[in-house]
Amino acid sequence: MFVESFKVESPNVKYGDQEIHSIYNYETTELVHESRNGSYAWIVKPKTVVYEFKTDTRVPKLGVMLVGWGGNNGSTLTAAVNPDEIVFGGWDISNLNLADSMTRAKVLDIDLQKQLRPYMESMAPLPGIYDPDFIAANQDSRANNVIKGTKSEQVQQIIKDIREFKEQNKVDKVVVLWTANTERFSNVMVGLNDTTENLLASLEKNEAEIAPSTLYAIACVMENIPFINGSPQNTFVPGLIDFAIRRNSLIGGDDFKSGQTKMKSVLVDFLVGAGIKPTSIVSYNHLGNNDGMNLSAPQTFRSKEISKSNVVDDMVASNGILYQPGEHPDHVIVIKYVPYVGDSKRAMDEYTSEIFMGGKSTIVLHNTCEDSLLAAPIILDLVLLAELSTRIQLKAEGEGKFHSFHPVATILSYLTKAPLVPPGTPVVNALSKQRAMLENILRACIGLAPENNMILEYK
Ligand SMILES: NC(=O)c1ccc[n+]([C@@H]2O[C@H](COP(=O)([O-])OP(=O)(O)OC[C@H]3O[C@@H](n4cnc5c(N)ncnc54)[C@H](O)[C@@H]3O)[C@@H](O)[C@H]2O)c1
Ligand SMILES: O=P([O-])([O-])O[C@@H]1[C@@H](O)[C@H](O)[C@@H](O)[C@H](O)[C@@H]1O
Repeated sequence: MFVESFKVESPNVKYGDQEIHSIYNYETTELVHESRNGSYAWIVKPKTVVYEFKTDTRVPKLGVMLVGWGGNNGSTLTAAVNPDEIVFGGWDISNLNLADSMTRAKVLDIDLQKQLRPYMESMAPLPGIYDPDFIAANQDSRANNVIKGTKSEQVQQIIKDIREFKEQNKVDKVVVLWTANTERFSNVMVGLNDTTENLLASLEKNEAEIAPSTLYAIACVMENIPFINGSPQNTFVPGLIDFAIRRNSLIGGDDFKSGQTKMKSVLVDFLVGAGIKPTSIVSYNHLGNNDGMNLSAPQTFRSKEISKSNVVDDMVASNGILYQPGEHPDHVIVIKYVPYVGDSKRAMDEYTSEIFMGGKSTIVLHNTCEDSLLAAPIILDLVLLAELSTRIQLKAEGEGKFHSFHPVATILSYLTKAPLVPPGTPVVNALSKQRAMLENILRACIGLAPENNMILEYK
């Protein structure tokens, strides 16, 4: 069904030529622990904060530069999107053009590939930053398209690439997204990458422990270009986060939430919310694409294991009746590389829970979650949402002037396994809460109350 465009008629919403201005009553709840009549009690106080939002309605011609452009996700997304609306570009350590990359990926129907080939064979990824210490050794054979030089020179090359891409394609804005291989975690050390100054000094000293993904991110923050991390590694070391905040440059991630984990963030939310106590969660999957081959190395698998494991933390912590402080279900992640199945990831899960009167419930799932066909649309959503969020300014009552959202873009969390949040901010993984957050922020931008699903009219 085609949804007509609509306008909100409200004294709190004004439509200008280039922006929508809304006044929004943010109804929230304040929780205070106070002494009352000699004993402490939790006092719950409803609170209203008046916000103003200004959304620039000028949609830019958008350039999307993918790191890992020639991969399964990058080539599938490029094949799927009309190049007139978004201009794709990017880097890959493999020099295959996008048509050959699509063929290598074996994701799309062969007849469709034949039709798309003329549009894609002229697309060639720029040389990428390659460091074999950060990805599996089995990736070395495809690394024939790499930027030489020191890490600082590599960062400068990325900046040059971004500027040239923007100029050559006459795009108004660029967003960079990492869909390259999962790296091992970088060691976070005081003096190395814990602050902006130390990270930039380490860059100049060509410190080995700065990962390629962090180098791309440094280049983007220097250029004030949004950088999104679609993989689980800790690209955003503390020094990089500090740098992005100082430069007010959008960073977001980590790790696309596409299949097995997305299902988990729904199922565990339902179970815990229903008073059913998951006590054992075993998540196995096998896949046969290059990502799976890269993840067959212990150090890169560990990055993925972390992002896939932490997804239940907020839901478990939300129910102090079911779980004692610090109590947690057994949670095991297994990923195996099975070349024959290619991009068609086969996920198998077993959820064992304690139920009423000492009973046990066991849920078993088999989920063929096609890796790239599920991830590619998420990449598009991440890019479009990140770009839109940079066109939104907000101001709470008492604040002197409008400002952007916090540069650590938690607004993207609905689309990521391990949401990157500003220091001290709670992490929300429950999919329904993440989606409601996103929907209600967009409603606030046009002065509409949150969707509360009460439908009192019919009650
Ligand atoms: N459903 C999904 O596919 C899914 C879900 C979540 C996360 N991810 C993550 O997305 C990433 C990409 O997945 P994929 O299936 O497209 O993998 P892929 O191996 O097909 O593609 C990765 C591409 O990145 C290139 N590359 C590696 N290191 C690079 C570097 N430093 N600079 C430039 N290019 C580099 C490789 O040559 C390859 O072409 C992986 O990290 C994966 O874990 C995928
Ligand atoms: O998103 P999800 O299905 O939970 O997790 C997936 C992993 O289990 C899979 O092995 C990997 O190849 C994908 O990159 C993806 O991260």
